[in-house]
Amino acid sequence: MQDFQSFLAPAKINLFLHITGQRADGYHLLQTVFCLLDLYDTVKLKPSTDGVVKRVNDVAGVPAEQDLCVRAAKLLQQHTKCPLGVDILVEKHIPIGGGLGGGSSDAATVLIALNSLWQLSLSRKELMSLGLKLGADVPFFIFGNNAWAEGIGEQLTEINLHNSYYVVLNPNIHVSTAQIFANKQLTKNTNPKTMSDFSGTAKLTACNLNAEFINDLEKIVCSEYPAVLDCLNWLSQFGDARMSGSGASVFLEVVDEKTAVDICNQKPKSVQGFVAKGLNQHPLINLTVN
Ligand SMILES: C[C@@](CO)(OP(=O)(O)O)[C@H](O)COP(=O)(O)OP(=O)(O)OC[C@H]1O[C@@H](n2ccc(N)nc2=O)[C@H](O)[C@@H]1O
Ligand SMILES: Nc1ncnc2c1ncn2[C@@H]1O[C@H](COP(=O)(O)OP(=O)(O)O)[C@@H](O)[C@H]1O
Repeated sequence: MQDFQSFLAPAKINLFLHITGQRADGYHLLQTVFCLLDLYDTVKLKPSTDGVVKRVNDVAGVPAEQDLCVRAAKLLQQHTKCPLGVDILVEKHIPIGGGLGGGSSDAATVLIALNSLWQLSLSRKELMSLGLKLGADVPFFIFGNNAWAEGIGEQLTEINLHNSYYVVLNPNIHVSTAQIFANKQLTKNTNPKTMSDFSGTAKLTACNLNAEFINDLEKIVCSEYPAVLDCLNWLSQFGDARMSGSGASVFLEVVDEKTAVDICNQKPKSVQGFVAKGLNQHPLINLTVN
């Protein structure tokens, strides 16, 4: 049998996040723009003939049976009745629980890569609907392009973004998405907008953000996690800083790498920080077909 093959799983940020309602099953309706970043986890896969899905390394804070990589491989195996197994090795670089979609992206990468390695020939659409069973963010990472998203994040339209740089800070804490969505103070009635409302400003400037499109979860996360507020306040001295997803990461968009590095070099020592560039496309986009 062949050796391990490596596949990239990129991070994302949410350029804004509006909560516009709630479904009968409790899931929240939202509008967001997902932007892929050149910060990656690496997922290494080695197909096996014994039918066993096995993670072969330890990932701090993520037991193997709860790992979205393992759950994605098992789901694909059940769905297709594939008799093959796989050894999985995950190298984490995306902060866990950071609102950067690391777990969802790992799962998407496993679905895309195993579809190819196990020669299953599922379409991108089929992989996206399987992915949705694992998490609301997973279909986006299979979609392949930056996207305007609606529904619970699964209704996706390609959006063109400037190739900006981002300073991303994470106060080394893990925010639970479920806990933030369950907060009674959360407003769920932001008026729905259109993609062209959002893109209007971006077309006129070199910036991807729009002042009227904010993150509705930001206030709640900042009140429950003062460390996120501190990060946001620190980064705001340089411009329009935002929180990504349900936190804990915050980001600032800048036009060039030097400015981003200069700001990042000044960050408080207690927080994790990095500079990332926005990607146009997912690195595995050519492994899936419509
Ligand atoms: C908020 C967002 C924005 O991109 O991202 P993150 O900050 O988590 O990365 C996503 O919508 C998160 O997607 P994902 O992380 O896949 O969430 P899931 O595992 O599906 O959901 C975790 C829990 O959050 C709540 N949830 C999630 C999504 C949604 N639209 N409404 C919800 O109410 C549900 O209670 C659910 O059980
Ligand atoms: N491969 C994985 N990488 C990161 N987190 C994972 C993974 N598998 C399962 N999880 C779980 O998913 C949750 C959310 O993690 P993550 O996707 O990193 O954050 P977020 O949803 O905030 O973007 C964590 O509680 C973590 O335990």
